[in-house]
Amino acid sequence: MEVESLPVLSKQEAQIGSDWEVKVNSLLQKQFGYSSLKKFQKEALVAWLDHQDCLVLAATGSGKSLCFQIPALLTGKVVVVISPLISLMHDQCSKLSKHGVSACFLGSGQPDSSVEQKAMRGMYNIIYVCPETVLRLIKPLQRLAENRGIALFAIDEVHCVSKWGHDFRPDYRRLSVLRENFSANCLKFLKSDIPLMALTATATIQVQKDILKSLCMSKETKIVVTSLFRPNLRFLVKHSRTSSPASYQKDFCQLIDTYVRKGKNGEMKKTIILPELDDQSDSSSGCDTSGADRISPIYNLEDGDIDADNDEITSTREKEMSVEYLENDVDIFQSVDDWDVACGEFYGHSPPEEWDICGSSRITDPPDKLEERGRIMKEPLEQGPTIIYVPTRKETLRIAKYLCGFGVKAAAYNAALPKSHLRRVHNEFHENKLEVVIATIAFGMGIDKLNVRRIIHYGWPQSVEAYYQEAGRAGRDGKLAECTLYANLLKAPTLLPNRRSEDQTKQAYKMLSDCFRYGMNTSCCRAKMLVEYFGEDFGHDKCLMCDVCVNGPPVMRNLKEEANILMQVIASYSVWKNSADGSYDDVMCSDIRRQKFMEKPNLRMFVSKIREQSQKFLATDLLWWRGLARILENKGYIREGDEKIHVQIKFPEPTELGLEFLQSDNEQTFYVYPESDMLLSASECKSYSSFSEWGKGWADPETRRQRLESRQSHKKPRKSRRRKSRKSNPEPGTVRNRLAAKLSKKKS
Ligand SMILES: Nc1ncnc2c1ncn2[C@@H]1O[C@H](COP(=O)(O)OP(=O)(O)OP(=O)(O)O)[C@@H](O)[C@H]1O
Repeated sequence: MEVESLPVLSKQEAQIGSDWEVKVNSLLQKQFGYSSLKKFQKEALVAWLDHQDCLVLAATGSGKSLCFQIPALLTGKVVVVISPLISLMHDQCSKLSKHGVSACFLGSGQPDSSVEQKAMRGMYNIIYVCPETVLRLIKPLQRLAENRGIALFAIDEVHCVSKWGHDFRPDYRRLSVLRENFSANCLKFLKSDIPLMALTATATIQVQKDILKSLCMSKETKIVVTSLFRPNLRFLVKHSRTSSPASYQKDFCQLIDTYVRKGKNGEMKKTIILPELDDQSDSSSGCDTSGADRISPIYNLEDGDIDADNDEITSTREKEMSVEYLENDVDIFQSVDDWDVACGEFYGHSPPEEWDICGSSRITDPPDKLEERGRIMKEPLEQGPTIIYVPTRKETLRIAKYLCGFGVKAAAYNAALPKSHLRRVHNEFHENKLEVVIATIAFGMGIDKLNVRRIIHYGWPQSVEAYYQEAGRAGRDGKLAECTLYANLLKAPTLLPNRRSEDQTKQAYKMLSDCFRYGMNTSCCRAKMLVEYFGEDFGHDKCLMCDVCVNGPPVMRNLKEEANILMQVIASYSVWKNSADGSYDDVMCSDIRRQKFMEKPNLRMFVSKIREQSQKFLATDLLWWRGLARILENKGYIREGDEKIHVQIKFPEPTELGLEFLQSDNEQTFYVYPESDMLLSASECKSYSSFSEWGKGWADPETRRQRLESRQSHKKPRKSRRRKSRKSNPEPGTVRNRLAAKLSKKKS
């Protein structure tokens, strides 16, 4: 079919003059019902009008999509948007059609579909396409550029380009072909290169540089940065073992209350007596299953899976850690075809004559004035929907079953579930038929649902980037929303299995370590920590809403004596290591067992040494000293002595600064805020749920003494554990080694 004979939209070589803003505002009001552009949207459009490449870094839910949608409407040319997931492309197309804009999406399947052919003839204003497909369509796109014209290539969720980011997709990296193939040099009919617009909400400085370089964006690329601060999000961190029904009972009772006991108007709907669940028991054993008939049918779709899962729940912890479990039970990232549809088209319905100005579909620029934030803080947290993120697929099913057992309308979402089920969960969530979705990272990017009130991370996320991206699904309507991280603060998190190069492994550990530090923090405003992680100057001291701001940091303690003794032990080892005669016997090597560690003693050994040396510290535990080591590391007094990166410092070495500290006057104080593991170590016998409570306990020397004494008397005798030298040959029996063997077998 000839291009001319197609019902393509008229090619308006729009005369975009100085009155472009007037035109855009009228388009905005007519098509979208918005009163004006946001500042960053305007900046991005100005760059595009100047034929400049542009990198847009703006908060989740701030309205980045409009930056690339407007050029299509303003020029009548096509905008090609590269996007990582079918679900995300589908949602955007569906929304655009309501605004009178025609759009289609092309996944990686069905290369000869009619939608693709129509797209290449210019029948849609906007083409959403996955990276794999755009690479295949270079020639047809060049023809499209010549006929109808391409206004812009937008690369959405562009952090996927970077190996240093949290969601690396190798095909995104190949998108540099766009610059090569759509430049004025290559296509003689072009007056200037077709601009690239790259957009993300989560890119550190390192990732930003990598994006510019790997996409071959021009040297004059305009970087549009807005604050990543989301003033209506309240961030909290709570300690939980997160692995057992007993934790569910403790952690989810309030959530169950929200949906089941209190109706929309706050009246009690039914009284639920939470069953006493044994820590080791099967999660199904104690559930009130009387609500089973109210379980969303969507969940029952997975009957087979659930039964299979029940069997698995009873399996031992050891079995859970098998290689198969590790490889098959996590979603590293969602493949582009996350739904059971490969492509789709949406024709624009005419937008309503009058937009409902008070409608729920409008958000405003985030308030940065203190009074406005004060107003949000005082708002009650509305019922709204919740997303619970968990690390493993099994946990999505387990927690969904648990919540459904209490009558909550909950469903699981993970990449191993049938794609038809995923599409249904997605749709029902958007239609407010589901109250809670329990998901792996597969349910993340592009969930643009305005009224999500709670994001719960149940287990450590793999990075601060992933955490902030997922937390950003909350409160897109600007109203108060809560983002709670439940994590086991007693244990450093581990990397989920994935194939990584050596460099990527290092980077992955670094990101995990940063995330761990976020959880351990007790003194810095959480929102400040999060936005500063991305290189932004927060500009405020506090968000006034997170748990640290509300509860206040714990009481500062003078840990000069403790810091001194730890630094001394570390430094004496270092002196011995660097000395020629190797006489270190007064420090560490008093028996044969220890000699095994002489090559490189770790923090654990240093702590044992301190306990042996000093009666005063006999009752202290490694957890507490780990916290202190982290503080010393943050201050630059010690550094990791291993070539590998560890989530928590493992083989500490003193720095110059640390040695100076050791020489400092003993009278000098060393006041610090205890980190959460230190507080937790001091309150292990009592269950605390917030840092403020731990803080109170720790601050009082008498309470601390009592706790330590009681800890001593409750302490079970240590099981003698045989430790293997790090240098010893890999033993195939360990999970790590079996996994390594399996991965290397697959590679070869
Ligand atoms: N100028 C504007 N005025 C009012 N509302 C707007 C404006 N621009 C966008 N919005 C609204 O903001 C919401 C979020 O938009 P969008 O999905 O583009 O966010 P995003 O920045 O891409 O988020 P994410 O990074 O999380 O995907 C949408 O519901 C959109 O309608």
